[in-house]
Order: sequence, then structure tokens, then C-alpha cells
Amino acid sequence: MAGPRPVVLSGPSGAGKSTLLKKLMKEYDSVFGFSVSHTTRSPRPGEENGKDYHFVTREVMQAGIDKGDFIENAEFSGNMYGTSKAAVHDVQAKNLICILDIDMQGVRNIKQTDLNAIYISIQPPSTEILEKRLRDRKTESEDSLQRRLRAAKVDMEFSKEAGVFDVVIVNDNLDVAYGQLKDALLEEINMVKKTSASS
Ligand SMILES: Nc1nc2c(ncn2[C@@H]2O[C@H](COP(=O)(O)OP(=O)(O)O)[C@@H](O)[C@H]2O)c(=O)[nH]1
Ligand SMILES: Nc1ncnc2c1ncn2[C@@H]1O[C@H](COP(=O)(O)OP(=O)(O)O)[C@@H](O)[C@H]1O
Repeated sequence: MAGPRPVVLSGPSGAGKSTLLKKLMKEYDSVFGFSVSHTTRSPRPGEENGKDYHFVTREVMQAGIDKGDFIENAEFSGNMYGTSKAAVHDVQAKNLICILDIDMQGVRNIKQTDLNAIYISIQPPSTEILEKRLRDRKTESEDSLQRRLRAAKVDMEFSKEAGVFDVVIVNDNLDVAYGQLKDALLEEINMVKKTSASS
């Protein structure tokens, strides 16, 4: 039997993907598992290696890509990011719904695979609010912030392309956006709950 469909969350940096997915994983810890990506960016305060990301050097990441260890990889804001085969496999082996937090290049590439994912775009209410949230988060240098805002403009256009996303959620009020995310995933959540109850 095919396992549960993976869920792809995408959208501009600062749109609220991590906030929403952390809420979801907290409420449904026996349903969802996070696909831990690799990245060459430095860890932020509070981020854990192996939990938020596998933090690696460019050399290590490139060697893994060359070996064929990655399903997809992309360059974002001056750093490499990628989903390893192991990251997805580890979650699916536990019969959990695998959640991927990836950029739009990742979305395009995952669409070429047989993962049969559900694609959800998280968008900010406006570019002004996005900028404020990113500044208030205090994780980025001015240069990194500007790169993210430039990428966000492209991403916001991409989210409007027909047929790319199953659901587009505008994260204005967090509780409302979270409710919409849960609604979008209700069928999958119930399916996993039923399977684990009967086993
Ligand atoms: N293609 C791809 N994008 C990723 C991956 N992991 C994270 N990203 C994306 O990289 C971008 C930057 O992520 P990050 O540095 O954590 O910053 P944040 O989104 O501002 O919290 C975001 O759009 C993520 O969705 C990955 O494995 N593959
Ligand atoms: N609905 C919301 N209203 C106000 N602030 C929010 C909302 N959602 C997220 N934030 C804040 O905005 C910032 C960016 O959110 P984050 O989850 O880190 O985004 P992403 O993972 O998409 O880069 C964080 O500081 C977060 O606490």
C-alpha cells in the first residue's frame, strides 16, 4: 500500500512556514515528521544540527549531490539547500506524513519526482508586512534581508501560477492561517490516524 502523501510547504522567507509547521508538528506529533534538509548557511541561535537542518560545508554538500544522495537541491540567497533521499525515507519509514519546507526551485524539482506530494503555498499579506516580520525576526543581515525580499517578489508571482499549488494560504492572522492549513490536511491526518489505530 502506498504510504501517506508528503506535504510540501513553500513560500517566501518570512511568510511563516516554520511557525506554522512547528505548530502542526506539536499538535500532531504522531502524524507528521519533518524532512530535515541540508544547508550551507550558518545555524541561527536556537537551531539544532540534525533537527532544523543538517548544517554542512559546500564541499560536503556537493560531494553528497555528486554521489546522488539528494532528491533535489537549490541555491537560495547565497547558500545551498537540499533534500536528501534519507531525509524523506526516515520519515516515511515511521509511517508519518513527511513535511518538506522548500523554496520554489525545490517545488519545481519535487514535481518531477514520483513523490506525489500535496503542495501548499504560504504567502504573506503584503511585501511590507513580510519585510517587517523578517526585520523583527532579527536573523538576517541587511544584505541577506534584501536578497530574501527580492526572492519573495518572484515567489509571490510563482504562487499565482495555475496548477502549481493545491492550496495557497495567506498568513495574516496566525490562528486563521493555521486553521486553513489543518483543513487542507484533514483528509491525510485522518487517514494516518486510522491506519495507526488499526495496527
Ligand atoms: N529547494 C530547497 N529549499 C529549501 C530546503 N530547505 C529549506 N529551503 C528553503 O530555503 C529558503 C531559506 O530557508 P532558511 O535559510 O531556513 O530561511 P527562512 O525561510 O527565512 O527561515 C526557504 O525558502 C526554505 O523553504 C531544501 O532542502 N530544498
Ligand atoms: N501570522 C503572523 N503574524 C505575525 N507574525 C508572524 C506570523 N506568522 C509568523 N510570524 C513571525 O514572522 C517571522 C517569520 O516567520 P517564520 O515562521 O520564521 O517564516 P519562514 O519560515 O517562512 O521564513 C517570525 O518571527 C514569526 O514569529
